[in-house]
Amino acid sequence: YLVGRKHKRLFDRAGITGPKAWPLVGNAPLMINESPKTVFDLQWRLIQTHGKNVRCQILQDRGFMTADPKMIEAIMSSQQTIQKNNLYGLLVNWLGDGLLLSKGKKWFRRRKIITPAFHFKILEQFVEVFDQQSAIMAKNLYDRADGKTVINMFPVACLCAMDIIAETAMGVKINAQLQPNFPYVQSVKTASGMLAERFVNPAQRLDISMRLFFPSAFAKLSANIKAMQDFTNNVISERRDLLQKSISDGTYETTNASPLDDVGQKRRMALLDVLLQSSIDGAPLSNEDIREEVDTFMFEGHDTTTSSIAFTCYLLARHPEVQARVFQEVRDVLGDEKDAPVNIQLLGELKYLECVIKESLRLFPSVPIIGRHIVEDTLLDGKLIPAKTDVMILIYHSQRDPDYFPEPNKFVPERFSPERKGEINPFAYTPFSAGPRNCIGQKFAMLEMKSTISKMVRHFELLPLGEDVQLVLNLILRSTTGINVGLKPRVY
Ligand code: HEM
Repeated sequence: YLVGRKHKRLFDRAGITGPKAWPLVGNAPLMINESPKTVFDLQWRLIQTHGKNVRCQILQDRGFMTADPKMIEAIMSSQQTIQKNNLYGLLVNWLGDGLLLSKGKKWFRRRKIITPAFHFKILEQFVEVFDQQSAIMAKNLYDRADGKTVINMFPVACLCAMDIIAETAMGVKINAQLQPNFPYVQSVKTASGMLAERFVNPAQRLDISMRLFFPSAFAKLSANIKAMQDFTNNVISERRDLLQKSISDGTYETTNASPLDDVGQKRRMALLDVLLQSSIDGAPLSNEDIREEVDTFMFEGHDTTTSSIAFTCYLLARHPEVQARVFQEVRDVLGDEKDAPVNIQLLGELKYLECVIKESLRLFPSVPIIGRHIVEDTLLDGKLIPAKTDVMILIYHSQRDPDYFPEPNKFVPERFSPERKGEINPFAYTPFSAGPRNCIGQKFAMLEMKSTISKMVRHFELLPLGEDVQLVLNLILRSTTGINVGLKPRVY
């Protein structure tokens, strides 16, 4: 009660208002007729009525939502507000205390040692994986590329993204695109789907309620999480043994070198190899420490890029003039041979494609909402925010705010052209978050997206077939109607 009074007093003073809260349940009744499909509209209505900061309370969780770039800047830039809120709790069973979920000193130390894993030199060698896996994606699509068949790009991009992240994070090929029934692939798909469901279903949100009311679903989820963790643990043990062997037989090379593998080719460093060679205060990371991080990469690094690749293909299909310009750039930079390999420098030259991907992430941010928990009284954008406040940062809404983006619902890649640099407020546009807790994989993601999308455009003309998207807020942004295109092989 006292916490509630303090919140009310400080929020009133800060001018942050919201819909009427009921005793005990707060604003929960507001959600009764809502669903993950309508929640974006509800948030728009609340913003229109109460402004860009909206007070809200679900049961005893008190806080506010913000789509205000000034507030977003204050939260994302501060070291004091980097703790995640309890919505992320449902990922703990899988990801443990990995980078996405950890807090305080642990997060800080982990972030410091994981950052070099995303160094240019490491990313450079991943481009080959991006290229090879997107070639498989394109090849698999030919039998449906008749100009008439509707293709939902989400599952297609998902298998490709899974292949990419498994090979780069763990150094193993799981062949998701060639054998989608491989048990590990099935477990990742099942667990990601079930976690997305838990996110939108309050009755499944807490372990205890899911165990009680959905015992078989809980058992299924737990079994799939265990299967994924066993797989990751085995890979880690094998790679650690290899590392130890190379140290004892004198063939050990450091992170930046590329030792030769059994067949005399340069062996690619996986993200986990970098972690195996890292230490905190002289002590190496344990297998469990590494497992948490590798599983975090597997989770954060496949659904997000899947969503973005699929939405970008969808937008290109529906904007032929933009697609023509992308195709021209791709031909100019990569040439006319569809399967000629790409590299990091060539991808860097695809400037217009980069604008297209950025604009696609503005309209369809893979992570539409992120959460923080404010632990102690904190001054943010001149407002004293009380301790124990949950914040939801409405990335989707701030990126469609007409005050910051004229004609906000229009797909205009030129907004991001180098000539217009400086026109976009960096805290109105945060698809990768910003500040100390931003996405560590954003350069990785951009290279992956450029590889896969350029490959699609080199092989196919994308056509506006199938139903339009119907957005739904899941763990990531998805569409209930699919993310549809048609394809026609390119002749040139
Ligand atoms: C289009 C692709 C991607 C998007 C839009 C995206 C977006 C984001 C966002 C918004 C966050 C902040 C989450 C939060 O504060 O709760 C985040 C964090 C993170 N992302 Fe990404 N991400 C993408 C791809 C990737 C990839 C490919 C990887 C790894 C290979 C990755 C690894 C991570 C990790 C480890 C964090 C946690 C960082 C920390 O808390 O220090 N992401 N990402």
